[in-house]
Amino acid sequence: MNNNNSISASFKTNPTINLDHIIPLDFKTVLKLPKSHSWSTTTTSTHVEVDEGVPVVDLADPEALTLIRGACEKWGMFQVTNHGVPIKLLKQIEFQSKKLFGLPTNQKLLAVRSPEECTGYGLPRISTFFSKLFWSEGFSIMGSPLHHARQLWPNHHFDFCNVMVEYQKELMGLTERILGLMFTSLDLTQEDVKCFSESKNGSKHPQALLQLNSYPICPDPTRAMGLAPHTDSSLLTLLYQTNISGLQVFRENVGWVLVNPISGAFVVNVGDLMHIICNGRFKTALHRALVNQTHHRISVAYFYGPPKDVNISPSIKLVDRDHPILYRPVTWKEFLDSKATHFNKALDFIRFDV
Ligand SMILES: C=C1C[C@]23C[C@H]1CC[C@H]2[C@@]12CCC[C@@](C)(C(=O)O1)[C@H]2[C@@H]3C(=O)O
Ligand SMILES: O=C(O)CCC(=O)C(=O)O
Ligand SMILES: [Fe+2]
Repeated sequence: MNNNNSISASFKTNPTINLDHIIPLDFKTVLKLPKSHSWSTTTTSTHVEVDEGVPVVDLADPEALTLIRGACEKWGMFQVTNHGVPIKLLKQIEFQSKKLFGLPTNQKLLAVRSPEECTGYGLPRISTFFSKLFWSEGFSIMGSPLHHARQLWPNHHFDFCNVMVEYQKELMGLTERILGLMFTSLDLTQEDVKCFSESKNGSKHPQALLQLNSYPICPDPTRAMGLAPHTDSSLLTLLYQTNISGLQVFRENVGWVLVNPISGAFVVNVGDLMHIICNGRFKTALHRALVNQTHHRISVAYFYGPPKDVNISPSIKLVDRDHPILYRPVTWKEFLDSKATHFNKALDFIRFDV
């Protein structure tokens, strides 16, 4: 399903050549961290303690707009509570994810992602940029996961599929609501933000990817990397990180800051495309995930992006003498292609010299 979209098109253009960067380790069978997964301790060195962490925004708070704007300018990240997504659905997605990652490795490999496809079981795509491998495994979904789910459970995939579809529906609604708040906080209207007003007719649908992440218990967390530092290539990402910590966000002149798990909350990441639309006003959050020795950690990331062929560019309302235009227009497909080549430097390649 859904082959005609920016995300799958970008995987077709940029297939993963080396299968070592798709097929995860059989984590359960290793007692010692292998050399292939052993990072230098300077790259995995732990977080700093800070007085004030990532802001938490109660969506029912009358001050929500101001808090969101402040958080996006300072951190490129905040957490939301009172968001209306039923706790039951969060518990269900956690349960289904654990069920999937708890399968024996040879069975999970029945649903492995093909080199030129974006969905299925395997290592996250950014793995190709690193010589050391991640201590994690993922499962990527767009819309219905039926094709891969029936390979895992020929007769018992219904609950899994229903939860995944229901979750994406809920998260699309919440993401659009939060995007609206973020734009309003900058005095931008629907008309000011083209990618929004064009999105509801015909083929002009927003596109999204659901990523289930699993970080198995690790024999030596001080040398392991769950997911290396990156910014998300989305407009916005909503992350449910369950109750086990591991997510960290980077602050200039401060260092890596732990994002405290809050029961039932979502972490909202400003993605690269949002940073472009805001002409740099909102930061794109540089973040990573570390692992631990006692708990298997699950997280669920929902990456939301614009419809196919929509050009993303800085809103002219945010361009003036003091704020020269920073980026040239790009479609999501062009940007994902650029990320597949230039990774964390992709924004520099569309930036005007100022
Ligand atoms: C819609 C997206 C978002 C992508 C690219 C494209 C499809 C695959 C996504 C992820 C999912 C896992 C983390 C990440 C960092 C990765 O390696 O693959 C994400 C990446 C990005 O945010 O760049
Ligand atoms: O597991 C986490 O907390 C982070 C996941 C993440 O950054 C991603 O999937 O892009
Ligand atoms: Fe991320």
